[in-house]
Amino acid sequence: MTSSSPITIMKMKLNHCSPSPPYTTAAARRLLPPLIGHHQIQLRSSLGPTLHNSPSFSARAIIARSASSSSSFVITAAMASEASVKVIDGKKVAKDIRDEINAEISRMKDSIGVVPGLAVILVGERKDSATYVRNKKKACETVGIKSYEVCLPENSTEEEVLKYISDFNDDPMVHGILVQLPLPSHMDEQKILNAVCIEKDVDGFHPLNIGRLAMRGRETSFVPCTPKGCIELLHRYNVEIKGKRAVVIGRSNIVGMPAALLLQREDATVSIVHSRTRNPEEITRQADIIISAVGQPNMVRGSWIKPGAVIIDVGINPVEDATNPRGYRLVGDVCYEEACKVASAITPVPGGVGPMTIAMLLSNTLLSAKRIHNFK
Ligand SMILES: NC(=O)C1=CN([C@@H]2O[C@H](COP(=O)(O)OP(=O)(O)OC[C@H]3O[C@@H](n4cnc5c(N)ncnc54)[C@H](OP(=O)(O)O)[C@@H]3O)[C@@H](O)[C@H]2O)C=CC1
Ligand SMILES: Nc1nc(=O)c2c([nH]1)NC[C@@H]1CN(c3ccc(C(=O)N[C@@H](CCC(=O)O)C(=O)O)cc3)C=[N+]21
Repeated sequence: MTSSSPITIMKMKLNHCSPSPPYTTAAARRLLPPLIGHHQIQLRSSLGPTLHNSPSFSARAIIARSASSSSSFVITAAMASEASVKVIDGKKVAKDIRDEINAEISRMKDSIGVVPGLAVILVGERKDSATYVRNKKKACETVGIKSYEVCLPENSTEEEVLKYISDFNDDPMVHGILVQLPLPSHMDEQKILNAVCIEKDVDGFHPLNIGRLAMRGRETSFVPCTPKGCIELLHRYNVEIKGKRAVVIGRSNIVGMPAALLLQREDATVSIVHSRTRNPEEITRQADIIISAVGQPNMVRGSWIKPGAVIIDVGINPVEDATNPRGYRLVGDVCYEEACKVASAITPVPGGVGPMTIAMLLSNTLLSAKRIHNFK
């Protein structure tokens, strides 16, 4: 988790990524109409042999050359087009999920009279954290989850936070507890996250819940919301994960590491790129699926992407923008303009993974209430 606020990390003035490598535009110009229907994404480059052998596809196949290697990938024309890139609409999917949750909550309320409750603990005055908490509260209201909020000053003690957690652990109206991160630096994050009882750990940050995720044959308890949202997007857009090469950039406890575990559970072959990785570009270029959770604006350039890859951009990076009333705008870790010319599908920032994180939090809270009350 980055510890600085969006305002303080606005060092870079980036209006767009710098010019893309020539191979992308050249390939993109000679394009045929899209082959991919709504919510239907095929990973392109891995389709090579199939496309060669298939008469219906061969006429539409073109060869695109990777930027820095001489190996060529067979891709469909549609797949190399900026116009044909599928924008994975996290905002829309999150809305659909909220509607589903809303219906389930009404069913539960009508049948056993239980309303799920989510407690959120916010310590300190970070603007971005306050915004996230406000958004979570709003989202709870839209689906019928009762939210309980505690806002503590920056100089609160660990004991005060632990006392609130303990009270929420014992409160039968509360089914989920979330401690907004990052916590002030004088607090022991591990100690605080460990205090949330695992039955109410809707963030999925308790070591026991992470442990279950990591072990084969174990059922998961609560899956961390952001990685769960990434996988849900891949599922809802029919992206095949099994047998594919995936690269996760970033290995944080809350995003990168659990995202890699989840992809592996889905039978992808997973590589993890982090700040000490040599040749991140080369490794990333092998991936059919890229999940990037780094916190570096526009780090992943077009040349890092295998033609046809599917990109899930978790990064949320504020960059200075005088034309925006807020003075800044949000961009991802992936250079969107370049990526659109190479990838088959991509999540935008904003409007991609962010809304899904909140939807998954609501989903985990409903799941918790159902488990606690044994409601099927
Ligand atoms: N959309 C959403 O819902 C959410 C978005 N986010 C966003 O996702 C991003 C990542 O968040 P989070 O995981 O909490 O961040 P962290 O700072 O905890 O982790 C960043 C990870 O990126 C790696 N990294 C840093 N620099 C590089 C580099 N140059 N090359 C390769 N890897 C690098 C780090 O490596 P190392 O381990 O070696 O230090 C680390 O593993 C942020 O932009 C954050 O705002 C976060 C949560 C939810
Ligand atoms: N205990 C804990 N759990 C978290 O899940 C958690 C956390 N702490 N600390 C901070 C990060 C970050 N995070 C986001 C959630 C939603 C958006 C989101 O909805 N973003 C909008 C944009 C919002 C805007 O415009 O400001 C979007 O991407 O479309 C972003 C980031 C959850 N986190």
